[in-house]
Order: sequence, then structure tokens, then C-alpha cells
Amino acid sequence: MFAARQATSAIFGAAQRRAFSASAANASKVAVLGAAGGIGQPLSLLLKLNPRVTELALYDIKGAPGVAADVAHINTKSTVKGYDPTGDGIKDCLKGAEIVLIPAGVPRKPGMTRDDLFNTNASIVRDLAKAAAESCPDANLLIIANPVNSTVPITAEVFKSKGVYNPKKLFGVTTLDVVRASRFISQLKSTDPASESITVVGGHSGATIVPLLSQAGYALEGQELADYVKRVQFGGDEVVQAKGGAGSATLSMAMAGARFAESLLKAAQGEKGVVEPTFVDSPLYKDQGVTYFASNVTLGPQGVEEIHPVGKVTEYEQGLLDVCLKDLKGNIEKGEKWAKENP
Ligand SMILES: NC(=O)C1=CN([C@@H]2O[C@H](COP(=O)(O)OP(=O)(O)OC[C@H]3O[C@@H](n4cnc5c(N)ncnc54)[C@H](O)[C@@H]3O)[C@@H](O)[C@H]2O)C=CC1
Ligand SMILES: O=C([O-])CC(=O)C(=O)O
Repeated sequence: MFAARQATSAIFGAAQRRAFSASAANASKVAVLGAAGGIGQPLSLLLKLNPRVTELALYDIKGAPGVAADVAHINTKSTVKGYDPTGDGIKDCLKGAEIVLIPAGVPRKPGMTRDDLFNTNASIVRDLAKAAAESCPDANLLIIANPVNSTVPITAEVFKSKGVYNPKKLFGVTTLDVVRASRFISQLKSTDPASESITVVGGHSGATIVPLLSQAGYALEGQELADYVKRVQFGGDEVVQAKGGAGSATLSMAMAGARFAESLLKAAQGEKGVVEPTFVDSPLYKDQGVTYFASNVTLGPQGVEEIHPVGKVTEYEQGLLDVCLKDLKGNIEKGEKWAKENP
């Protein structure tokens, strides 16, 4: 029997549970939009196991009440409620939320790029962002729906148009890229992936994903380095191919999304030095017209506390960064332009 308590202990250690007890007065409502999907369901499960979450609000255009009824039986303290589009569903779901995760949108099929999802997912994210701007303008918004390089700028434009944009509270979730980068280097070097910490910067698609292996003290060379970088940049494609038309990464993404939400909750509850990589409104390359960029970010009670610079890179990594910046600029501008033309 996989009792919830054991599962909770496995994922959230004793120190975290003690920290939670000490800050039990914190009420943390977390909303998942797209909760009945491939990512949404395991993400909702992991959030239900997180003792820092006190209220879980699950919304989808179909199926969220069922998912909610299911996870609600898990014996952790948080309350769970499912919402659908009828009546004030989305408003009630979002009211009072501290964190809103958005995995709503279509996933890739083999042969597609993330940008091929733009036409469908742009309007889904825009409409959900509008609802969030109206019902919980102060919440931390975690954008999972692809193409993240464009859906984050779209969300920002929606918030700007409503006069409630706070760049410190909008995050593109790129956690899966660092999870993969750690896992893949550990497979090459026979190390413990949990103790690997590889910095990955840029964006979240193909060549915009830039792993900075040198910063972790690794010096791969030649084909081995090229293969490693390609695997991190196109790790998503590995899953898309393997699923053969049935979608993209869902389980690893749920883990990555839950980790990012946990980091935000820790920071909100006063823990210092919480750092996660994430795609945010960033000053790092604004002089080159790249207004959003993923790098390590220290999180605090108000969201983004400090955006870390990229740091020292090798000539090879600089070459990757140059390609990344060019692609990223196009992805960001595409999102911004679309949002302005399709308010
Ligand atoms: N940021 C990242 O690292 C990753 C992002 N993704 C992206 O996450 C998104 C979701 O992927 P999956 O969960 O696999 O897809 P899925 O198709 O299994 O689930 C999507 C869910 O969104 C719901 N939905 C659609 N429109 C909605 C709306 N207007 N409001 C609320 N819910 C709505 C659907 O009913 C469905 O339940 C995709 O765009 C995918 O590319 C996937 C993996 C990693
Ligand atoms: O590859 C995809 O389409 C989904 C995704 O973003 C990832 O797995 O990194």
C-alpha cells in the first residue's frame, strides 16, 4: 500500500514537514488550469501530496471535477475542488490563488515543433491569462503550455493591457530542461543525478535551450559534447517520438512543475536562497532586444528576487547562446505581436 503519508515523506522530507508545521498559518491556494490533462493529473496528485498546499483548485474545460474527486480522497490536509467552465467556474477557481499553474493546451505530435502549437495554444493561454488578471492579479503565474517562449510574452501583454502586470510574478516553467540536463550528465558520468546541478539558460525550445556544462566543472569535448547538448535541447522530442502521437512529456513535466511550485511556496514562507531556473522578464539581454530569458533566479516572498547573470561561458557555449538569442527574439516578438493584434 502506497500510503499518502509515506509518499509525502518520500517527496517532501522531514525538514520540510517541520518547516510546514512551523508555518502552518500560511494558507496557500494553488490552482491548476488544464488539470484533467496529461500533465494536469499527475501535477494535481503531486500538489495534493505537498503539505505546503492548503487548497487545491482544479480547472479544465472537461473532467476537472472527476480529477478533484479522485485526488481529494488522498489523506493529506489540503482541500480540493474541481471547476468547469459553467457559471463562474474559472473565477471561483482562481479567487485567492497564490500560485496558478497553466498546463492547458495541446501537446506536440511527432514531426511538430513547439512553435507549431502556437496557433492553438496562444488563444487558450490568452483567455486563461485574462481570467487570472481579473480574478487573481497578484498570483504567481507559472506557464507550462507551449511554446513557452511565446506564451509567456502573451501572458505579459494580457496583464499589461489590464494594468496589472508584475514582471516578478510571471514565470515560464523551464525546470524540465535542468532536470533533463542533470539526468543526462549523470548517465554519462555515472553520478547521482539528484546531486547534479547543471545551469540551463535561454528559452524552452530546441536551440534556445542552452546547457552550460562548463559551469558544473565538466569538460566534455567534440562529438560527446555535441551529443549531450543536442540531447538536452531535444529531450522533449525523445518523448514525443516514443509516445508515437499520444502526446509529449507529462510525468517528468508534472514532477518539474511540482518542484517549481514547491520552490515558490518555500520562498513565500520565508525560506532564503531558493533558486530555480525560469524564463522571466529579464534585463540580461534587453540591450539585444531579447526581453525574456531563462536563467537561475532567486525566489522570494514577492516572486522574482534576483535574476542571476549567465556567468562565465566557454567559446562553444557562447556560440550556442548567440544562436539562442536570435531564435528567442523571434519567438518573443511573435507572441507580443499576436497578443496586441488579438486582444
Ligand atoms: N514547459 C514545459 O517544459 C512543457 C510543456 N508542455 C506543454 O504543456 C501543454 C499540455 O500538455 P499535456 O498535458 O500533455 O496536454 P493534454 O492534451 O494531455 O492536456 C491539456 C489539457 O488542457 C485542457 N484545456 C484545453 N483548453 C483549455 C482551456 N481553455 N481551459 C482549460 N483547460 C483547457 C484540455 O481539456 C486537457 O485536459 C502542451 O502545450 C505541452 O506542449 C509539455 C511538457 C513540458
Ligand atoms: O517537447 C514537448 O513538446 C514538450 C516539452 O516542452 C518538453 O518535453 O520539454
